[in-house]
Order: sequence, then C-alpha cells, then structure tokens
Amino acid sequence: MTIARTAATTTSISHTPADMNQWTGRAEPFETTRARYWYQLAQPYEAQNIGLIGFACDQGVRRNQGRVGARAAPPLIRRAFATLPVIADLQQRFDGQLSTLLGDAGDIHCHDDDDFVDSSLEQAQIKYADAVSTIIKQSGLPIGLGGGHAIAYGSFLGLWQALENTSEATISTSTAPTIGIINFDAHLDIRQSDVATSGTPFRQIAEHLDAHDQPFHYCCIGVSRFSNTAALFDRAEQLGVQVISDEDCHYQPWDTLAERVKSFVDQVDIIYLTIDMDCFPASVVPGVSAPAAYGIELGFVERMVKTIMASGKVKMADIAEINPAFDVDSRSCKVAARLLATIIEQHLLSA
Ligand SMILES: N=CN[C@@H](CCC(=O)O)C(=O)O
Ligand SMILES: [Mn+2]
Ligand SMILES: [Mn+2]
Repeated sequence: MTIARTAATTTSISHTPADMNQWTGRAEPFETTRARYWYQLAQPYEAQNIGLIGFACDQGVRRNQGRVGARAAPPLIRRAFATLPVIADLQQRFDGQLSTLLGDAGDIHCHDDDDFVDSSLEQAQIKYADAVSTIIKQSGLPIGLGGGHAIAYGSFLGLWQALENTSEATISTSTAPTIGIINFDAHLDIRQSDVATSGTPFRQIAEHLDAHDQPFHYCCIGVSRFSNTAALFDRAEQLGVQVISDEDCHYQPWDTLAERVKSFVDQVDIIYLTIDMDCFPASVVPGVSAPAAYGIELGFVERMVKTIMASGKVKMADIAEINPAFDVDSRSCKVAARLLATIIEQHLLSA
C-alpha cells in the first residue's frame, strides 16, 4: 500500500503513559468496601489481566472523508468507565486480587492537525500494535479504545505479532492458530483504496493473511444495505465474509443468530472482537463519525458480546469510532463504557 504525500511530513507519534487523573469517581465513605468502582481498581499497566490502550487517532476517518474528532475519545471512554461499579461476582471471585485486574497502558497519539495526508496513521498503528502485542505476551487481554476504526488494523497486527512470538511453529505454517474477526458495524470496512483509512482495515487484514497463506475468517454483524455499496457486498462475497445485516438482527430470532455466530466461533481458535459504535442507532449513540439511521439494539449487542466472550477465545478486543464532538450528554461514551465493562467482566469471570 502506498502512502499519499501531499505536503511535507510534520506530524509525530507519541505514547503517553496512563494519566491516573482520568480515574476518578464518587467517594462512598458511609458504605462498606463493596461500594467499589472501577476507578479504584485501575493502575498504570504492569501485566494485569486487562490492559487498556488508547488509539487517539482519527486520521483514517479524515482520509475516508468522514467527520474527525474520534481521537479525543479514549480519555472520555475511560472516564465514563471509571465511574461504573465493580459487580459483586467479580469482587467475590477476585477477593484480595482486585488491584491486579486492570492496567491502563496510556494512549498512542497521532498528531496530525494539518490538513494533509502523511504516514502518521501507519506509524500510530505500528506503535499501538507493539503495545497490544506486549500485553498479549504478558498473558493479558488488551482492549483498545479508539479512535477511528483504523484501530482495527493495529489491533490485528498486535495480535499477529504476539502469536508470531509465542507460537512454537511460525504463524505461516498449517499449525498456526486460526484467527476469526467479529465486527459489530454498520459498515463492512473492506474498501479498496490506495491509502489505509477507517474504511479499509478488514480488507488490509485479508491481504495480510493471504500473504501469509492464512485464511480470512470475518463475521460482520449489523451491516446496513444503506451504508455499503454493491461493490463492497461483492467484495464481501469474494472474501467469504459472514454478513449478518442490521435487518437480520431485528427480524431473526435470537437462537438463529446465536447459532450463526457460534458456528463462526467454532471454526476458529482465536477471536479478535471489535465494536464500531456506529452499529447502534444514532438516537442511542449520537457521537460517532458516521451515524446509523437504523442500527442494532444495545441489548442484542451486549447479549452477543457475552456469548462470544464465553467462548474463552477472545484474545484482543477494541471499541472504535466514538466521536465526542457529536456526543450528547456523554450518552455515547456511557454506552461504550457499558460494553467495556461487559467485555472485562465476562473475560475475568470466564477465565
Ligand atoms: N469506519 C467507517 N467507515 C465507513 C464510513 C462511511 C461514511 O463516512 O459514511 C465506510 O468507509 O464505509
Ligand atoms: Mn461503521
Ligand atoms: Mn467501522
């Protein structure tokens, strides 16, 4: 893939450490210690069970002609999550070890204020992938906080790097674990383009896997026929993508949909789970780069996320495309925080 350059490169990439000021919430001096919140558990990342890593970058959205602003989301998602209570089951299960559950690995920033295209997105993806890979190699579950959906290629690269380093056999052999990608999204994000964007990550992953003689297993849930061209649906068919439309999610019974997703999960060894927040109706999640008119229900997504997490196969997860510039009363960040809590709870309880 070539990188278009329309001006001199003046951007830079940085990795800022955890800012513990983001981890604040209400004090409960008159309650028992069971009045516990996530802000009280978070620590700077140091090989905890969960590693949060922000991807404060929306250059992919800009390149994709979208509404920029998603780079500001990671601290706001953290702040919304910080105020959620830690459920009783987790407190009981991890009594005495609660401070070892949640690490914050900080944010990767892509500084690209000028209105031109350079290689900062690719550099940010590589730096983010390194952080992801470090967490996986330390046996943690990395959870990426976007940023635009270009985070997905970085998440995949981080997972790939970790597998390459931990597999006895190299990843290009037939014994390599099979990776499945499950994306909740109104968009397929398999666009053909001369540059990486927020609309290309899963096509890039398909090409990466093909170059390493590995199969591409991709299930996209919540796909809208009004948000993807016929050319994209053609490509999805060529690539063997399992497409579950937004209308399927509304009209098909839960058992049918759960069976479709479970049979996808059964085919693979490892799952990368990604949630593009524009899978929800704009009334539920207004703060995204590309809002959906129809969207799928939060209750459905949450139930499906629990089902997928219960497989024990999820080794990488992320939440993408929140754009705080268009949020209303932090509604979108609160939905993202709820999903983040769901992923974390399910991961820890199914371990
Ligand atoms: N990650 C989002 N990708 C969408 C954006 C669509 C839009 O801006 O309308 C896509 O490329 O299809
Ligand atoms: Mn989308
Ligand atoms: Mn997307």
